[in-house]
This record gives sequence, structure tokens and C-alpha cells, in this order.
Amino acid sequence: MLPLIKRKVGETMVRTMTIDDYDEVYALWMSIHGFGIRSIDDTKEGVEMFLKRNPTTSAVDVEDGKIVGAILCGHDGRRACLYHVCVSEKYRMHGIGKKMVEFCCEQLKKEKINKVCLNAFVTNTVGNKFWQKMGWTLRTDLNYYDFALNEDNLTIFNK
Ligand SMILES: CC(=O)SCCNC(=O)CCNC(=O)[C@H](O)C(C)(C)COP(=O)(O)OP(=O)(O)OC[C@H]1O[C@@H](n2cnc3c(N)ncnc32)[C@H](O)[C@@H]1OP(=O)(O)O
Repeated sequence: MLPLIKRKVGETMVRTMTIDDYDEVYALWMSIHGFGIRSIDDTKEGVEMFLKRNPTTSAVDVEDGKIVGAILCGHDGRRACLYHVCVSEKYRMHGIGKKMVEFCCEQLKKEKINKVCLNAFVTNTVGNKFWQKMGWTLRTDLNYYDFALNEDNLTIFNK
């Protein structure tokens, strides 16, 4: 059995995400309007596989003993990517998103990774304003391509 993480009331911190956080993080993802949750990649098994490959680079933010922010972050030895960057609606605009992104970037630098990227839907006004405020570069000089290797890995969008 995995050890339970003990949290104190009033505890505030950004720390590395572990698989023990999965249930709370999943509940947070499900509360984020417009988030696309993958039917395979975002299961506990999918996230465990991701965290095993990338044990130090994903983040959660804990406020008053509960997880209110999360980022899945990993790399392939050359380029890093951020997924599911989110902060609970009630806790937004308090610097939590920024703190988590900075945490992930510091963890990536420790692994000598030089570049990190992400995808944000063009229609995601809040997300795009955030990335622009954070000083990230919007690339308009390339087309994004992908190819499904498993058609069962459906994306279901939260209402
Ligand atoms: C790869 C991806 O996941 S892309 C999708 C990104 N995620 C989402 O869209 C999910 C829904 N949104 C959220 O969860 C949150 O709004 C986030 C994660 C985008 C931002 O989290 P927050 O904790 O609110 O951001 P934080 O308070 O750290 O803001 C950092 C900076 O961005 C600015 N900012 C944040 N949100 C907005 C906004 N909606 N409009 C304008 N500026 C904003 C802040 O003013 C701040 O600027 P400052 O440093 O000059 O003061």
C-alpha cells in the first residue's frame, strides 16, 4: 500500500506531484471548465506511467491542506511539455499558477532541459492571457501536427 501524505491545516506550498495526489488532482481537473480529459492518458494508470518517467517535474499547489493547483510536466531528454495547467477558480489571480510554472521550470533546469512548450486552445482566453503575461512566446511560424496511435484514447471536454 502507498503511504498516505499527511497534511496540516493552513499548509501552503508548491511541491512535486506524486501518484498519491491522483484522486485530488483528478477531482480538480474535473472542476475546470473546458478542460479536455483523456479516457486513457488521464486515468490513474496513465498518470502513474507519466510520473514514473518524470518523477520530479510535475507540481501541485496545496492551500489549507488541499490541492488547488496542478501541472503535469515531463520531458523526453530534449524538450519538455506542460499539460493540464490549472488552478481552482476560487484561488486564481493569487500567483499560484505562476509559482507552479516556475517550480516546473526549475525542476527541468536541474535535468538540463533547455526548452519547454505547451498547447493552449486558441479559444482559451484565460489560458492564453496567462501565458502571454508569463512571457511565453506564441509561435505563429509553425503548424502543429499529431497522429493518434490509439483511437480509444478519447478526449472528453468538461462543461
Ligand atoms: C497547457 C495548458 O494547460 S493550457 C491551459 C491553461 N489552463 C487553463 O486555461 C485552465 C483554467 N485556468 C486556470 O486554471 C488559471 O486561470 C491559470 C492556470 C491559467 C492561471 O492561474 P492563476 O493562479 O490565476 O495565475 P497567476 O495568479 O499566477 O497569474 C500570473 C500572471 O498572469 C496574469 N493572469 C492570470 N490569469 C489572467 C487572466 N485571466 N487575464 C489576464 N491576466 C491573467 C496575472 O495577472 C499574473 O500577472 P502578474 O504576474 O503581472 O501579476
